[in-house]
Amino acid sequence: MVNQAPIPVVVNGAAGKMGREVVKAVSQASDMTLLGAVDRNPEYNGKDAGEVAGLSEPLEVPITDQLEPTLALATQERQLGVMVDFTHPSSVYDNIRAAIAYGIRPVVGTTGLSIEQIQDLAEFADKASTGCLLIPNFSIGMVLLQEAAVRASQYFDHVEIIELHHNQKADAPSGTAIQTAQMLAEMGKTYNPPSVEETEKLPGARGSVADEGIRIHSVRLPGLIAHQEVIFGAPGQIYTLRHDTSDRACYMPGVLLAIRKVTQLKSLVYGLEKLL
Ligand SMILES: NC(=O)C1=CN([C@@H]2O[C@H](COP(=O)(O)OP(=O)(O)OC[C@H]3O[C@@H](n4cnc5c(N)ncnc54)[C@H](OP(=O)(O)O)[C@@H]3O)[C@@H](O)[C@H]2O)C=CC1
Ligand SMILES: O=C(O)C1=N[C@H](C(=O)O)C[C@H](O)C1
Repeated sequence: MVNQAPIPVVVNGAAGKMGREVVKAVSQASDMTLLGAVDRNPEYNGKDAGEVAGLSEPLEVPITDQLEPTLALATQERQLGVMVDFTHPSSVYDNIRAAIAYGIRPVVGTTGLSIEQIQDLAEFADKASTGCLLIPNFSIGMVLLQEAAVRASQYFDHVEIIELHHNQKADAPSGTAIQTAQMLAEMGKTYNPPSVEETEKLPGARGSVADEGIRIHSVRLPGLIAHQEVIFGAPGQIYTLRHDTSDRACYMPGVLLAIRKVTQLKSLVYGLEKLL
């Protein structure tokens, strides 16, 4: 049997809340090797990625703020590499383009990409025949919630989404809420037909209106991690679906699955549910 070389992985945003978890998970996966760790935060420049992630032993991978040289390094490996990105909505588009240009497959958790940017990235990945995964939520619980919501939408015409996150989150609504609304909108109906003429006494009181009349409300508070409710209403009944995260480790099985799967793809795929 031929020994498969471990998948070389570059973690971008390695010093962040998610990046640290990914550094731990990748370094503990026997079929992966942490090849590079990138983060723009100057506080961590030159520090060992493993120590920053809280591992007891150093990984001998210093954090650098130079993405492109790190991607170039990954191209020199026996097996082509993967870049996992948990950075910021303002930089994720350029990071993905850079990775694809180097032939490195992006696995992206960073949210905040516009529909136009996603379409453009899909074309770019297609032309380069490079796998690219955009995953708004890596937790299995959220995939199950979304499945249940799609099923419920066959029977309910009224639905609102509430997403609740820690107050360090840069984008609103969350990528997960946007994806959930898209899935419900794809069911081919318009939700929330008005029953009275409404006046918002304070702008935004009724939340934002996503596709097909679905409303999304965003809550930001210290003490929260990531939570989402999808609430369906009909005369005489309320059906509530809720997902809560209490530890970012919940995303890691999904991240590792995505790293393995992206090496077999030649185009862009959006959503963890497509990998299961
Ligand atoms: N798909 C999913 O399942 C999940 C997605 N997310 C998403 O992941 C993203 C990151 O979240 P989180 O880890 O909580 O955020 P953090 O702010 O904790 O971490 C982001 C890290 O990336 C760094 N960074 C920002 N921009 C760049 C850049 N251009 N190049 C290199 N490093 C950069 C930040 O540095 P600095 O501190 O200097 O800004 C920080 O160290 C968010 O978009 C969030 O919504 C989060 C959880 C789950
Ligand atoms: O910023 C976060 O924390 C999260 N972001 C993702 C999103 O915007 O949906 C996924 C999860 O909700 C955590």
